[in-house]
Amino acid sequence: MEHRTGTMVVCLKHVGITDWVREVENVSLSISQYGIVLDAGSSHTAVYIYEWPAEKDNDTGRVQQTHSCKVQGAGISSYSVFPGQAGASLKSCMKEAESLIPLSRHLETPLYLGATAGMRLLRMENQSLSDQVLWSVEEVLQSSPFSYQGARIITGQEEGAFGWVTVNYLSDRLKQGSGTTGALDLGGASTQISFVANQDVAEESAENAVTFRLYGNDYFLYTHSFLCYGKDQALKLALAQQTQSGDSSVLDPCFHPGYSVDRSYFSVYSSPCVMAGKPLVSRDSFTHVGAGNASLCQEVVRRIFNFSSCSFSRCSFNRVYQPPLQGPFGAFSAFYFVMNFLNLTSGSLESSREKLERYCSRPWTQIKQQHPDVKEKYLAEYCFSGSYILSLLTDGYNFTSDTWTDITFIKKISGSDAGWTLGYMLNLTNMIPAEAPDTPPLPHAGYVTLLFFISLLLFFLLFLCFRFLWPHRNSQTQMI
Ligand SMILES: O=P(O)(O)OP(=O)(O)OP(=O)(O)OC[C@H]1O[C@@H](n2cnc3c(O)ncnc32)[C@H](O)[C@@H]1O
Ligand SMILES: [Ca+2]
Repeated sequence: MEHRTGTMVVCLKHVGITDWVREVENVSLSISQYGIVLDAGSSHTAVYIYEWPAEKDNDTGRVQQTHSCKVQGAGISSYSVFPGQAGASLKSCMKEAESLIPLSRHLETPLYLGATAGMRLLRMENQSLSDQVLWSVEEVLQSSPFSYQGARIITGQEEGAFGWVTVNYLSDRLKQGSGTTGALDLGGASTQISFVANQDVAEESAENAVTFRLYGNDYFLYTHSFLCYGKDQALKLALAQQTQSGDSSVLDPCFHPGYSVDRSYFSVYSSPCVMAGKPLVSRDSFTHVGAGNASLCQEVVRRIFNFSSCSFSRCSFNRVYQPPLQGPFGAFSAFYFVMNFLNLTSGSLESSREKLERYCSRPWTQIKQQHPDVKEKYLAEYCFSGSYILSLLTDGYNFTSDTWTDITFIKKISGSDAGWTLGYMLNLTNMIPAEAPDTPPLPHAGYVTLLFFISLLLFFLLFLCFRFLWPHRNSQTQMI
């Protein structure tokens, strides 16, 4: 981010020719451009700053995430009670962005906010509240010095497709036109699967088809976003299944033995994802007791998916079309957080099941003692989350023991977070051209060097002219 300093160095230093050429190069490269995207997720909001060299914004892999800021507190959809306060929650991360991006670049830095499944659910429940939350964040973002481009609830299709663009852009696969990687994103309230499939997708289920033309290559993408199948909503679905009898306590195999917490029925049944009504009992809460059994947990989890019918040639679950999987896949967000914590990012499907079985059966007190620094909510839920991930990937998406190793659990690629935000910005700023850019015969540095030597040659020619004309005039004077 040090722009002007490059120029100063050129002026003050006594440099050799190659050093000089390098400095000129550095100056032109150090003029960066910036973009900001706010990911307003169901569980939290994150602000991402991207940076790229001003002159080379069309090159694959040139845009990089240089900073991220986690907004304090829960996601913007949680402000439905006081919608006006949603915007204020963003202020400190926005101030941080102001201090990190050079002042001279503020006005031309595009700023976007995209909200995902939490806001989709709030809009389903109460459109007016979701509008008020968006207005509140809009007000704060509009008053920032950046070039505000809008705050909106993005569609599940965009979330899936731009996650795919991000992963393939960062791994440099788009420009090379080589094989691509599928993208698996697990959030708090929804989950996305996207991969290149053949063109039949559009014929069989148009709503799952996205086409991109990037760098001269056509990509036919299958994408689907399952609202309510992020890990927080999936837990509510699983708890609703287990509390239907209305008993005062529930013995849950997805939580550790010794775990016991009172929960309100409201916390489970108030979600628009939970269709079943609260059991007809007078009590308001139940005791959630852990039993620690991963294979039984998988059975509980399996029941939140509907495999009963499929009107297409093949389905994943809930009557959603899914063509045959085509790997490899990058799995990020909660897929990574959970599998990384459980040490399940490598190894076979069978070994992952065995490890999870052992982990879930361990007493809750022992788990807490061993991980005093981990947030208790996350810690309590890793057994459920791991079981849910295994079930979603195998029962849901149809990964098998053979295809399990096609999945790589990732957080970042070359320093940038995997997620939909980078792909979203690249698309809105038209940074990935549809056609492959003409490759210049010389690289940028080549032109600078050429220019330098042409100037040198001109200077030399001028010098020669002077040299030969001057004595000639002198001799004429002498003759007179
Ligand atoms: O995409 P949506 O569904 O809107 O949700 P989100 O964007 O807020 O979701 P994230 O990927 O940020 O997080 C996914 C879930 O993982 C949880 N989570 C975040 N960090 C975690 C960690 O270190 N360990 C376990 N869970 C974590 C988080 O609370 C969510 O429930
Ligand atoms: Ca997300």
